Amino acid sequence: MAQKTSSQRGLHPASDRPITRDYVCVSDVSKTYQTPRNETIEALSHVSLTLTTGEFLSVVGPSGCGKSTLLKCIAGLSAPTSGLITVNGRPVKEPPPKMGIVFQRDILLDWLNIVDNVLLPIRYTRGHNPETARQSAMRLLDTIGLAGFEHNHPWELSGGMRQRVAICRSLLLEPDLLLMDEPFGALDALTRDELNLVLQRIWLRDEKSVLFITHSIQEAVFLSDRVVVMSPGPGRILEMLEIDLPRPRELEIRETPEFGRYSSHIRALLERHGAFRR
Ligand SMILES: Nc1ncnc2c1ncn2[C@@H]1O[C@H](COP(=O)(O)OP(=O)(O)OP(=O)(O)O)[C@@H](O)[C@H]1O
Repeated sequence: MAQKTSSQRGLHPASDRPITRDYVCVSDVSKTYQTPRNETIEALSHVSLTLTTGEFLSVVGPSGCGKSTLLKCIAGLSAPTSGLITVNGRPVKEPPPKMGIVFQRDILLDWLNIVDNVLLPIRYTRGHNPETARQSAMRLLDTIGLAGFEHNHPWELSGGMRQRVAICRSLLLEPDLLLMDEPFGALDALTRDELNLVLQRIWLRDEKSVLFITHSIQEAVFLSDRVVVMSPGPGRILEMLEIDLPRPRELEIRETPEFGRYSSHIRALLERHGAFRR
């Protein structure tokens, strides 16, 4: 782990592309919620991090440590109590342009077929040619392994297929930034593995900046250039770990000693900070 990493050489870890600049900057962000019963909940405490252009960054931490809160603040869906977030150099005051988002629940509309679910974003944004958008949607469905399902309805699809549709929808408007909040958390282990590979393939092809929230240490290490480890709430950053494993990664990489060392390091760190209460 001591050897010189890609980013220390000024190159993108996945493809040895030059690193350009930070796409997302979170500076000293804290967030406190006030509940209707007038309770104060401190969700985030002085969090600072950067997501470099084209980087895959995962955030891992125990339940309730503020991971979703952090993502919502970056997405412009919730305002920090203090601190500053910029996306592509601009302070976030509303959902930034060129952003896609995927949640744990796929949020597909049952009364629309699959291709129309993928096309939903163009109903709410201007300036898109419907025919070109439909062609993009069909191409995305094909890329993600759902060609032939475009006229089905969500209830006819498995959980993994539904989540693929949600990913296509998030990619329709060609975002530069993809925010993913536990997107595979509700899936069985085999489907999750498969979608990890799909996501890696899309990311390597499209060079998007990805912020990925997960409970799974293994998933975080497998997918990421860097892993942010958060403390139990109020969430603070315990460590930012660079994952210098070759790409593209096959699932078997999880059996290697290097992979095991990263996973054990993160688990031990979380354990030391009381993330696994017995
Ligand atoms: N809208 C809200 N109002 C009040 N408290 C909230 C609100 N949203 C989140 N919280 C609280 O903030 C803390 C952090 O929640 P958050 O959902 O960000 O954590 P998380 O790490 O994403 O959790 P999980 O992994 O279980 O999804 C929790 O204590 C939660 O109860």
